[in-house]
This record gives sequence, structure tokens and C-alpha cells, in this order.
Amino acid sequence: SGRFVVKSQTTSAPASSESVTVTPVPSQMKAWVYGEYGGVDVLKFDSNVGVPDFKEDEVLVKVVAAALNPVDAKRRQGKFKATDSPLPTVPGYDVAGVVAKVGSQVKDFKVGDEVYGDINEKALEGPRQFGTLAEYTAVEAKLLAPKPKNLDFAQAAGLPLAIETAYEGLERTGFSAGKSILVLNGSGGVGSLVIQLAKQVFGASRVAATASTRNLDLLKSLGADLAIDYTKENFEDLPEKFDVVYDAIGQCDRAVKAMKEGGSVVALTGAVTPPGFRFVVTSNGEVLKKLNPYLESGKVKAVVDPKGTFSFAQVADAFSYLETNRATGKVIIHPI
Ligand SMILES: C/C=C1/OC(C)=C(O)C1=O
Repeated sequence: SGRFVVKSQTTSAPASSESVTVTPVPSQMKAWVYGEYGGVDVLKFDSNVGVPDFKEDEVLVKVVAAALNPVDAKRRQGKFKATDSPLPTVPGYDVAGVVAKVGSQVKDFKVGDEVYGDINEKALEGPRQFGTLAEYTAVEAKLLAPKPKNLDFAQAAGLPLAIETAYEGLERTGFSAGKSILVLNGSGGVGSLVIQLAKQVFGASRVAATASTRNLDLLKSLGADLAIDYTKENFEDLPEKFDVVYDAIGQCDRAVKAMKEGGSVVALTGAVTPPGFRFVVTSNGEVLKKLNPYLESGKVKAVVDPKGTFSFAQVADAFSYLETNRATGKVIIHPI
């Protein structure tokens, strides 16, 4: 087959354009790999990794950008080894890229489509051996959605796992219009989206969020009515209580003290104190399709860490930065 080049153009100002060579698909590719569990030092850059096979209901995506998530680091540390796929592993859940090949059962996508998604339907149960920190990745078509036209690949790559987690957590608490919410870690990858979805999609009456001093203005810019500086006060000591507390940091024992009688507390990680509950995100392209209008209208924005994107060669440095827990928004790898 001939050379297929896609010229991507965002519809927002400042417009950005990027040419992506989609085919011919090689048999070998560049990817980051680890053959043993451990620290960042087990990550190796390999120029001769086999391009993954894909099933009839899957697509092969030419990766343009990928995002790092805490689950990538925890998985590499072996915290989920009991349910992990075999080593060696190519890490990475989030992808934004261009469809390079489609399986025979795929109807919703064709070669050249610009897509984004989280490639692991169940984050901790058998995540794919060949992830997104690679030139190509295979994924079920049902986990993908068209990339929002106004976002470049780097911005889009940072959304799937975080926005699906934010949305699913709000749904699971029964959050709805007119309710109040407190978001713990409002400047994080998930928290920065919980603030926006609560306000713009669910119709929150009031949104409060915690962050450090340097991120209080960001909370307000995302729509928070109350920005709480956790270096200066304890949110659970404030007189105001909330219908829902979304714990995106691991402070469930404190979160339940900020909940109104009859309210709900959802936690992403860490020990759970009743009535708080924990869940693990299920990836679903339909959630991304449902949220695309909010992204394309600009009502909901992707938050990329101010350090900017890390190059493909800098993946180990990017993980070191992510694991400081100091990132604001998402840590993105672009271009790949
Ligand atoms: C994205 C999934 C996760 O699930 C747990 C328990 C974490 O700590 C994650 O990051």
C-alpha cells in the first residue's frame, strides 16, 4: 500500500497543524518497554519492538501523543501484578493518534480518522501488554472516539482515562443539578476535570476544591466557587458541608467529615472510610463521544502541566516528574 499522510488541523485559535504518516505500517516500531517491575530505571527505549497484532473488532492506531497516569507507575512498580498481562510491558493507557488499520468488524472508524481513547477497558484487570508509549498501539474500536476538532493531539491524549474517571465517579455518586461538591486535589489530572464536569455537565450549584497555594487561581479558572489552600486550612474543619466529596488524592477518612448527612463520598485510591466507596474506571468510547461537544465548545478544557509536553525520548524523565505528585493537570508525551 502507498504512503498515507494525514494533515491534522485544529479548528481553534491558534490553529495548529501536524502531518502524520499513517501507512505503510512497518513490522517493527520504537517503544518504551520494561521487562521487570521496579522504579523508573527499568524503563528502556527499544527501537525494534514488534508492531502489535489486532483483532477483528480492533483498530491499529498510529500514536501521535500519549499521556501518563498514576496507574502506569503503580503497574510498573508491580502493585497490580496479580492481574497484569505478561511482561515485557509497553506502558501507557491514553492515546491520541490516527487510525492506520481496522479489523473486519469495525464500522465506526476508517484509515486516517483522528481518534483518542484509553486502551484498557478494565484498568487493572489484564491491561494490554502493548500500551501507548509506542509508535503503534492496538485497541478495541469501542474504546475510541473521534478526536475533538479543536484540540491538538497532545491536548486530546491527556483526556481519556482522567475524564472517564471524573465522569464515572460523578455518576456513581448520583451527582445531579443543584447539588454541591468538594473536590480533593482539584489541580490533579482527574480533579481538574471533576470541577469542570460538575459545573458544566452536571449543573452543580456550588463547587469547592483543594489545591496548594500556587494552584488556587487554576481552580477558580476551572469554575470552582471556593478554592481551599490545603497548606493553610483543613477542609474538614470548615463549617460548610457538601452533598458529594470526590476524593482524587486518598484522604477518604477526612473526606467523610466534609459530607452532608445523606451525602456521598467517592475515592479513587487509598483506604476507604464508610460511607465512602472506591471504584476503578471502565474505559468507554461512548463517554468520550458524549463529552466531545463540551470539549469542542470550550466549556471543558484539557489541562496540560505547565512544563509542557515531554518528547518521546524523555519518557523516563516524564515518569520521574509524574511520580513527584507535583504535576498540575496532565503529563503528556508528544510527538511520538
Ligand atoms: C486508573 C486506576 C487506578 O486504580 C487504582 C486503585 C489506582 O491507584 C489507579 O490509578
